[in-house]
Amino acid sequence: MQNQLLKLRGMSCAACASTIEDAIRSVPGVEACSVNFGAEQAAVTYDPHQTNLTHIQAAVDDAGYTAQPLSDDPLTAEDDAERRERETENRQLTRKAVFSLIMGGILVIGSLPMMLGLPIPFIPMWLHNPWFQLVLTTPVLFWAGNSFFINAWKALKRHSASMDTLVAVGTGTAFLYSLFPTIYPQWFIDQGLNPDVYFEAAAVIIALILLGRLLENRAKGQTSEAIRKLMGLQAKTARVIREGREYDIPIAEVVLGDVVLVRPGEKIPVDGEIIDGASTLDEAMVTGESVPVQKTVGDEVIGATLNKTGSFKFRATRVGKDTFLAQIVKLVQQAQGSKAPIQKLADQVTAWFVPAVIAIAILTFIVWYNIMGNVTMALITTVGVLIIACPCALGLATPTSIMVGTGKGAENGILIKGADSLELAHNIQAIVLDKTGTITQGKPTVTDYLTVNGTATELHLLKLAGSLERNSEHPLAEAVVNYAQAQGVTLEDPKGFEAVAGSGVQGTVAGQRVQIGTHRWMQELGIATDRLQTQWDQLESLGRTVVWLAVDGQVEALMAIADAVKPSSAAAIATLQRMGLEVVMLTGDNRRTAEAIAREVGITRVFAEVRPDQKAAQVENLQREDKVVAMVGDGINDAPALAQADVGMAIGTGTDVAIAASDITLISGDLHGIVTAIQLSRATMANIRQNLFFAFIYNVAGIPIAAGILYPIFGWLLSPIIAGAAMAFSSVSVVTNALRLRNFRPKLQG
Ligand SMILES: Nc1ncnc2c1ncn2[C@@H]1O[C@H](COP(=O)(O)OP(=O)(O)OP(=O)(O)O)[C@@H](O)[C@H]1O
Ligand SMILES: [Cu+]
Ligand SMILES: [Mg+2]
Repeated sequence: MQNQLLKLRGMSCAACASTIEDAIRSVPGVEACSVNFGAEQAAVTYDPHQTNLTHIQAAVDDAGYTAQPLSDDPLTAEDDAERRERETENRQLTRKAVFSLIMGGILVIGSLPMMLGLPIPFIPMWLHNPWFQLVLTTPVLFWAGNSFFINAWKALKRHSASMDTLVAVGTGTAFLYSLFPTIYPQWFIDQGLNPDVYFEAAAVIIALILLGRLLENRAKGQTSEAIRKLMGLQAKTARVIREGREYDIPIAEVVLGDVVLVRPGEKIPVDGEIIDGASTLDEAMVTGESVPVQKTVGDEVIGATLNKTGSFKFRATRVGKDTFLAQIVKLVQQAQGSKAPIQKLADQVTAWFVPAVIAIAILTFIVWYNIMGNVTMALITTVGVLIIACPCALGLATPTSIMVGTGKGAENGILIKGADSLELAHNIQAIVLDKTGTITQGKPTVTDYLTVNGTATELHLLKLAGSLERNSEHPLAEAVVNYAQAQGVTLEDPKGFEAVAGSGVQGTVAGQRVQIGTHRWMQELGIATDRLQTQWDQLESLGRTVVWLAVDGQVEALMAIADAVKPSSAAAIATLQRMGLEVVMLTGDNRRTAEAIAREVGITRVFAEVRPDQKAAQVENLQREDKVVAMVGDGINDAPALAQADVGMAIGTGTDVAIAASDITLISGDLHGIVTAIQLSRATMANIRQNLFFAFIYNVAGIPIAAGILYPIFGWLLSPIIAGAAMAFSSVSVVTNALRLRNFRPKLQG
């Protein structure tokens, strides 16, 4: 299966989005497709053996739109040609909108005397001449508004209808109807009717919708501001050292392995590892972590972050589309193009909306014509219904908020993989936190080393332990190896190494059978542990993790390993609890140690001694308590639990496996990121609900009023012009409201 993002052109409303979705889905070999109207993107999953991009593009073409694959390297995705094209489009739209607003204005002034039924001085009568009005209106409809007619025609050929259909039918009806009194006024007079024309209504509706679209485009441009900001973070050039000489080159030319020189105050051009020098770096722009970090030889540096104090050289380890920044941009792009579940509802509504509206419009005409016997009124109401019913705002309601929301997340160091996780996160009720590496720093060190038989064999035992642990990738193993090496022990390669998940490791070193692991495991192996019992009790209640060393079936020593709690953990957990969430700790470590750490950070519910393969089951148990569960973890053993949880959040400093299995990545290790993610989700959902309200209210309230339901009671009739204004501004109000999300600031005190 292959995933591909496509940039779409030619969409005018959410109905277009579902047309394109259907078109792409009907291509054999396409597994899934989701079109985002706000982002003008399609996310397609297809089987490359059965179909290819050309087929998919052809299907989009046939439907009357165009699709271009989004470049693989997100940092160059929008090239100059595309930007120029968009600018030309915008200029053209501005010209058309301004032209039709001027014409519409003249037409309205001209028809004021007639509308008000009294002559107004200074308004010459020839302005009201139907032939003159016809001359002004024609270019507005068929030049400025031509896209409505073209798109309506395309839709008709596909036997479908879109927002353009409504506009085209509405304004076209007003225009055609007005032609008759213009050409044969006498016929109307003979029938005892006024030869009224409605050219101004047609022109003003087009003008207002174009104006609305112009404002909407402006605002929509700002919803992707976050991506532009991220891309703008990138440095332009890099100073590399090749064959002993320094060259300033564009960063696109930096290759893997290049040695890059960075001076104080400069941006890091690409990702890499420091090979010489040290400095303090400000990584806030990428990780959201505001405290500058010290880095020295061997440490990783991230492209686009800022070097503050020292000079250093680093070797480029990731360039171009592989850099951390490029990955972030790509993720955000994908998330912005994805569809929130709540949008599906809006889509379903839109799908049957247009046909339903046309039916209501026809009904309105029939009722008015038959009951009131008045063609003019029947016409006004019908056009009004067609125009106000346009569901364009409905299609914008969720995507615009999602775009701003995910972008805002990235700015705060929170990467959201899809709109669905952003939506789900707002009802999280329980949060499961992994202990090691999530609540704690994940950099364990050996604090105590106690042997059964005193100091004589101390170093020999340490050699056995260190040699065995050298083959394990467990964080605890690293602590043991570091400790052994710090004592000057030389390590060997173990034989028959085996890791027992959740228990420990075993193997043969220097001909001796060595086992290191938990107390429980020692008991399972039938190895007596009573010699170090009291020390063990004491160390574990201090929150240290105790591992036992057995040689040839005899306990010889134990090591206490401490992993400091992250300075921000307690405060973040307190905030989560204040927000009404249940916070639970999940760990493979023993109960006493886990509870000591839990006390330190204020957690009361602890799942300890959970084997790696049971972590997901524990999350499932919580879900069975009817809770929406988020899991936060960093390790490989957390991946199944992250996938099981309703929302999986990976710590960005953790393993790639965990990040891949999660829905949200907290780039910095700080648990406050969870608070921010939930607050952002809540803010985004509130924003979406307001948007849906704005979008629906225009349609739901507007249609009956336009149909003349209030006429028998109050004598109110909605002028088609007002209908046009209402529909144009419903979109504008929705997008403007979505932009308010840009003011989102995390409140870390809850
Ligand atoms: N390589 C190892 N060396 C020593 N002890 C180990 C090793 N691997 C596992 N253990 C023991 O098994 C226990 C459980 O390990 P597991 O990986 O399931 O959880 P953890 O990493 O301690 O905690 P968390 O679930 O919070 O990440 C450890 O606490 C440790 O006592
Ligand atoms: Cu519309
Ligand atoms: Mg772990």
